[in-house]
Amino acid sequence: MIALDIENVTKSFGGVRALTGVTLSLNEGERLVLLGPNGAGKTTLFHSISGNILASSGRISLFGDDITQLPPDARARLGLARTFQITNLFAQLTVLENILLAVCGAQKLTFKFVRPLDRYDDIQKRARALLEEWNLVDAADRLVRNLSYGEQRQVEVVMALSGEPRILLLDEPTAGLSPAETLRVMEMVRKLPRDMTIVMIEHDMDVAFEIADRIAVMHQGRVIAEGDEAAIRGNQQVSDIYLGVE
Ligand SMILES: Nc1ncnc2c1ncn2[C@@H]1O[C@H](COP(=O)(O)OP(=O)(O)OP(=O)(O)O)[C@@H](O)[C@H]1O
Repeated sequence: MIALDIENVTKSFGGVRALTGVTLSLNEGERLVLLGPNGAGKTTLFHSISGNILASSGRISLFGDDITQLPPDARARLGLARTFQITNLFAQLTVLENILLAVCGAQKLTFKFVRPLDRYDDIQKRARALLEEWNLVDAADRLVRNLSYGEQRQVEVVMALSGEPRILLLDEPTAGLSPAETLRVMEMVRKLPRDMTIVMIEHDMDVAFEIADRIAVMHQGRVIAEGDEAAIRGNQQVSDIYLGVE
């Protein structure tokens, strides 16, 4: 089944053309990595898929439903979750509290703020199960602002997983991380269920080639190459604009 179908998508910001005729399609369970230099349009494409911005033209469908004009929450209900390039956590709350809020959001619960969160048994159970599954139990009571940047990225991924998404968009999950932290985040990505469709923006070629079933390279708002590691490494245009000519 086709999980995500992007057809001829264009996005302009005033006079700036950020995306031009982008066409990409992913089967369910496929892992696609988006590569490309700064300003290539990767984040704009992510925003267009998640609904944070609307495409100027073209069509995007998710598991067969046309989502081109839908707001982000409607896309989330169809099984889409994402992380952001800039960490998007509640720094003054603990890891557990952040996860609890994500689980509440995923279950569309309207909880009363006057009722302590620890009274919501199901949510507590789900949040603690997530912490256990992703080896974050020891960090449960730490304030997010006191975590390392790498740990924060891990918490973000777990929050995105709280609604059991069918498709997950990861916006540069390893950006700014140390080599050891990068390995931990990559380990998480590798552990994700194999039937979960993943689209990931990544700058590190080694990480990209290790995770991806397929790679798409963007440049100046267009997809200029698509294929497996050999196809991308052997592509002259990619070498010229992105890898540097040897
Ligand atoms: N809100 C905006 N308003 C105007 N121009 C924008 C806006 N968002 C992005 N752009 C422009 O669109 C183009 C693509 O930007 P985008 O952030 O999608 O690239 P990117 O590949 O994600 O780059 P990076 O790797 O640096 O994050 C750039 O020229 C950028 O300046």
